[in-house]
Amino acid sequence: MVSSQNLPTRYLVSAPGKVILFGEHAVVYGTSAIAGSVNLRTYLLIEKREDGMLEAYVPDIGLDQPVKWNTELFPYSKVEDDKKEEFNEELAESLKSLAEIESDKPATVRQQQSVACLALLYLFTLLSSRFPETKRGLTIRVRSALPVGAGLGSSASYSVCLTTGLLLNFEYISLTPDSRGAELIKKYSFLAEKIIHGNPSGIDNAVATFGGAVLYKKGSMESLKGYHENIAELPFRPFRFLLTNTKVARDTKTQVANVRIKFDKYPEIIKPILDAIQNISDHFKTVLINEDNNITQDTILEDLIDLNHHFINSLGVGHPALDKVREITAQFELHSKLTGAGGGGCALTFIRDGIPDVTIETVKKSLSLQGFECFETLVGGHGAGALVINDTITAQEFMEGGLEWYGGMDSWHYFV
Ligand SMILES: Nc1ncnc2c1ncn2[C@@H]1O[C@H](COP(=O)(O)OP(=O)(O)OP(=O)(O)O)[C@@H](O)[C@H]1O
Ligand SMILES: C[C@@](O)(CCO)CC(=O)[O-]
Ligand SMILES: [Mg+2]
Repeated sequence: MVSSQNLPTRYLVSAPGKVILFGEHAVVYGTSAIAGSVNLRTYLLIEKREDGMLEAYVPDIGLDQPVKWNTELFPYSKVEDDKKEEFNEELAESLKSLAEIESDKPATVRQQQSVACLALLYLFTLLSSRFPETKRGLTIRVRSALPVGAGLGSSASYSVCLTTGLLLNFEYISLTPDSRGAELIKKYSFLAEKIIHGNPSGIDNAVATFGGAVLYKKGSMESLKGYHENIAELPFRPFRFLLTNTKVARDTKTQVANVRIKFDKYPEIIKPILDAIQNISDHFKTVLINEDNNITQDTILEDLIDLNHHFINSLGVGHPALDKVREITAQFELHSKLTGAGGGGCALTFIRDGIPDVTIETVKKSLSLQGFECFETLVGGHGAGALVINDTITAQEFMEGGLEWYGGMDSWHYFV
């Protein structure tokens, strides 16, 4: 038996998904949005290998078999050491053919898989370029509890896991308490989000890295705190939300691009809508800080949810399935809005204080009769975390072990 001391370090990494309360899409144009982490996470196991190959297991996007690359083939000469934190279009372009997945799956599925592989290859080449060939071999395994492409930041959660795992493996960061780690994870995971989204605002990967609840504006982020291990850290109290996955597939890149077309065509009409959405985020923050009556806060939150939903619908990112969620929840005097990129995906329903559990159960039943999937969520938990795992868990156990189990392990190091 090999002693764990002789084994290279293996890291288990994890990052949450996110929910946007207010300001999706508008945030791409520089306005503020409010978002928080959700208690559904992605997990990544990263281990070194000696044959110089990079192997990835990513079953949650329908890749039944692992994908494997010879790391000698990557274009390290395209990496510019002093510009690593900027997006390198040429590097991404030159990795595209290597990332291409060929299978008999539909083209849209292969596209999603290829883009996930491209994000991995991009970060890998960028972060391993200064290491000798013999040190580059790696196996990564990814499992996620997040629905993919449903507005809950699965891409950001995946990007943050990849980034954290690679930064740890190539020793850019360590599991010691310092704020540099989180900043680096946020910066590099943004590059992976650029590959997946095209033009991300950065809100999703910021939340997946930092956790909690935030007021985010391109280039700046203000913590509204959150609560960890159920201990409330005001002002962001533990609001309850119901998330409904309409299961209508869409991808964020297309939704963001469609809003851009509208904006370019009718700037004088769209701009005031974006300004109004900015005011919603600002108003929420003011109420959160200044209004200590929970009932008043809840009523205003409901108004803002309705307003935000209608504004965002007018940008063309609604869907009849999302309207259905609003219609059903309204029968119980609950307020819902689309969350994330829209066009399908998830709706967010606010459960104000005092709503009886039996009502929530009835709402859930009505929604599931439509073929939707509902789950309650806590908003504002931990961001990216990691731990050294050595021989305490086998790769097979990781792939099959049940996702809650990872969440239950102690000694996680969080970067914030
Ligand atoms: N578990 C995962 N493993 C590998 N790749 C993933 C995983 N989850 C998401 N991805 C990548 O992210 C893509 C989905 O990203 P997309 O931004 O369209 O949706 P989302 O992040 O779930 O929603 P939103 O951005 O609106 O919050 C997938 O097609 C895939 O490329
Ligand atoms: C639609 C959008 O605002 C949120 C996606 O979760 C896009 C972005 O901010 O990158
Ligand atoms: Mg995304």
